[in-house]
Amino acid sequence: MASRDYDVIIVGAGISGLVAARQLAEAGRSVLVLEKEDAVGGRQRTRDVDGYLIDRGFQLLNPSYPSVKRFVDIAALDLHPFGSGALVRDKGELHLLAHPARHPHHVVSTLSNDLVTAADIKAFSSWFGKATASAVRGRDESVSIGEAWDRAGLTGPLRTRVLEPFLAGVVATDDLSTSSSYVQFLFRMFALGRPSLPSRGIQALPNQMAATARRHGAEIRTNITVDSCADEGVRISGETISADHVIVAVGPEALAPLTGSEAVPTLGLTTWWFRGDEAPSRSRFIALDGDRSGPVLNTAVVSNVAPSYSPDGTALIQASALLSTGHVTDQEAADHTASIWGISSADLSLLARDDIRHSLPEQRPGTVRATRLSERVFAAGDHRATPSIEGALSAGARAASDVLSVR
Ligand SMILES: Cc1cc2nc3c(=O)[nH]c(=O)nc-3n(C[C@H](O)[C@H](O)[C@H](O)COP(=O)(O)OP(=O)(O)OC[C@H]3O[C@@H](n4cnc5c(N)ncnc54)[C@H](O)[C@@H]3O)c2cc1C
Repeated sequence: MASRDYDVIIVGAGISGLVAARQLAEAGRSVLVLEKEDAVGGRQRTRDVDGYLIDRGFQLLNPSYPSVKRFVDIAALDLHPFGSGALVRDKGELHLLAHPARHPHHVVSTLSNDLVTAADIKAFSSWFGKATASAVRGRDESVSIGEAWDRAGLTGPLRTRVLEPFLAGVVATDDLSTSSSYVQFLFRMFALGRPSLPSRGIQALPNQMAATARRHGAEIRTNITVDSCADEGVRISGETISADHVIVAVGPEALAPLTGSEAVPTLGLTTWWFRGDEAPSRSRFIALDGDRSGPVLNTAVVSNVAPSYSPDGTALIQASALLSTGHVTDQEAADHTASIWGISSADLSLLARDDIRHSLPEQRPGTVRATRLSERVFAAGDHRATPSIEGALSAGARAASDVLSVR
């Protein structure tokens, strides 16, 4: 093979590309990472707005994800965990449904409301047990979560007023089309670990991964847009940088234009960040609207969980909605957020709003997307695994090991 500029070029410095860079550099390969934005992170960016830490969309890191345990220095992120469970507004009142083992003092309140029925608990356990058994056998049962819950007889308020609004915020769709196996994996992770925020914002994760990759010898260049990728390398403004292998670790919407591969359908989310002089609640739990009386799916007083997100002890309150809801005005979002917390929207002032059209790739049952695109071009990114931090990291690590195993 003729001498090339690099052993491996990685396009995209989100966490998927960064974990691949680290693995390959650690194995002694010369690695160049090219990123079109002005900093690493991709979908995981954090900015300062009036001293508040504003993540680009509401994103939580679950420290129990296997790839997080493997590739991330979790202690260095100084994680602040949310409560395990949720507050649910139901017929005008807020009820707390908490994980009984983690929050034993909330067991009575968790069981003494109309949201948790014996029939629903039995049906939920039946679905979860079956799904766990099939996952252990390594099978994707290839049904949607809607169908799986129907089959299990999970039809009551636990599903319609708690699980459905909760899940919609996690998978960015409320049509229940997501793979049951993937949802089971998510719930297993929620049972094992507590979704958390790093004290310096979600971008602390890619920042840490970039520092680790650089320490192992990877070169990372920002503000460079790659125009196309092929077996001989990447093209940028008419020039080719050559490499033995290319890993395309771009987001789901960017892969097809760069490589000519099949387009990946994506789902969008909107997040609003409000400031309040006082917190509407001292709770560290996420709040859902079981009544589904407006566009907001979930809201949390983020500064109760991670006080470092606020500069001065005032409250930072997040609210998220599906982009597919159609255009939601800031006032509608504020009104609905305030009604979930039982306060006036006059107490909320808008700091920031992010409409993120390509938040997550769709994850329908049986989804398998190719990871080797041609002889020397491999794909990484969450869309090659699952729409999550776990998926992005595992896809990046897999692309690196695929490259290392090529003779
Ligand atoms: C609103 C929102 C909420 C989320 N919530 C959670 C959550 O709670 N928990 C969870 O686990 N996950 C969550 N996620 C998902 C998680 O953020 C992603 O799965 C993960 O960040 C994807 O990483 P990636 O490296 O695969 O892709 P990306 O982060 O998209 O990185 C791709 C990179 O490629 C770059 N790029 C694209 N085209 C080019 C080009 N031509 N040249 C050079 N560079 C290019 C991009 O600029 C980008 O930096 C959420 C995502 C969003 C948006």
